[in-house]
Amino acid sequence: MTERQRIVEARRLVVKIGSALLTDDGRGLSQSILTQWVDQLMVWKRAGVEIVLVSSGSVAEGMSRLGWLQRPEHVHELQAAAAVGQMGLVQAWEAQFQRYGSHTAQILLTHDDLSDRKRYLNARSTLRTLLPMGVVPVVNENDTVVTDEFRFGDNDTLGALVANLVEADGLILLTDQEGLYDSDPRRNPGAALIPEAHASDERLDAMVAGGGRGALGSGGMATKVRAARLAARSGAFTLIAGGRMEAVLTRARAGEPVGTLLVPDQERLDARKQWMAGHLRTRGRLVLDAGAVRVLTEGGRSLLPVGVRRVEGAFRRGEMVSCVDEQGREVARGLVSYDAAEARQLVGCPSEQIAERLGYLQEEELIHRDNMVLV
Ligand SMILES: Nc1ncnc2c1ncn2[C@@H]1O[C@H](COP(=O)(O)OP(=O)(O)O)[C@@H](O)[C@H]1O
Ligand SMILES: N[C@@H](CCC(=O)OP(=O)(O)O)C(=O)O
Repeated sequence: MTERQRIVEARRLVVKIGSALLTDDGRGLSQSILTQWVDQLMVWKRAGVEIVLVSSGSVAEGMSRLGWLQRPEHVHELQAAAAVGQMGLVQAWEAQFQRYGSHTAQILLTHDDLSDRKRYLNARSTLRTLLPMGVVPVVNENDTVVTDEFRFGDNDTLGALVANLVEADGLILLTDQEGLYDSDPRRNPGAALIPEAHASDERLDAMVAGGGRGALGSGGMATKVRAARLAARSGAFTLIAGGRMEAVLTRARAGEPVGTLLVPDQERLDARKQWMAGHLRTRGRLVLDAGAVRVLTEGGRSLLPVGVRRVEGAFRRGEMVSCVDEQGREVARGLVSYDAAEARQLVGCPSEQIAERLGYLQEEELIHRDNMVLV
């Protein structure tokens, strides 16, 4: 099977459309452009493909509706613009899908929603209930309630986490360039398009490093490559393609080599481990000695207190912490069995002495391997 066949055969897709595309470079929602996408998406839908849309553009559309020419700097103004613009987005999508008698559903998510296990499971079951009903969920970040510190910030990441959530076959990122180039084409007119790569290929990092982004977009290509790696954790491919290219979705579905296809090449993680890997926020760090790093990365074993040299941060039992080597490189993350104060007491402690040191024994492992994911 050629890699492009993945797109032809996909049964469930997450399609993310960037701000510049949706709002006609900030001039406002372009009904004619939306019409073209919905026409193409409906062909897929009628062929039995389930679709989740991740629609950016609430800030850009809100600015256009409010007559603001400059993107505001203050968070509360951005939030206000997003709240105004989101009305436009949902109206426009619903009206477009209504032409075909299909419904849409608004899903606004925050990072906190996906890092809290219960809320994550609720979001997952809502989406999984909507899809077989033929409804098209339209997802965006819930800008009203997010703080700067804990936001996805870019919808590429949100798209990837949604692809994990619904176990999509693929993530399609539609943007203002025709795909990923070997350097930023805005700055380097001689840049060449990469037709296909493994999502994990480290050479991609250099191609997007220092690259810019559009005036309306938030992530540039770096967040798209990162999103492809996140999506790969649930086995999903990522296609980065030009939303201005005529019939781009139809052509991709026909197996034509449009855009950049980033294929997963790692083992698919089970759903719970994907949830862990998708956490953008950790509560603390455990600094490991070289032996502990080796047994974790090579042996897939649990983390015992004896291999921990230092504990940083304030966390409670059950929260997500990052495991780093002595140079500060993250090797794993996982749900910790002890809170930070207890973990500090256990630094370097052999498992058989835990009860003696703490006065009780909760678990022998500081992080059990079932609660850990390598990064
Ligand atoms: N290697 C690269 N290949 C293609 N585009 C790149 C690259 N590096 C940076 N970019 C920039 O990323 C921009 C797209 O990102 P962004 O503006 O965030 O779009 P979106 O709103 O679609 O998410 C392009 O317009 C381009 O200038
Ligand atoms: N929630 C914001 C997301 C902005 C965003 O990620 O934009 P983009 O980089 O164009 O996908 C909005 O809708 O404006």
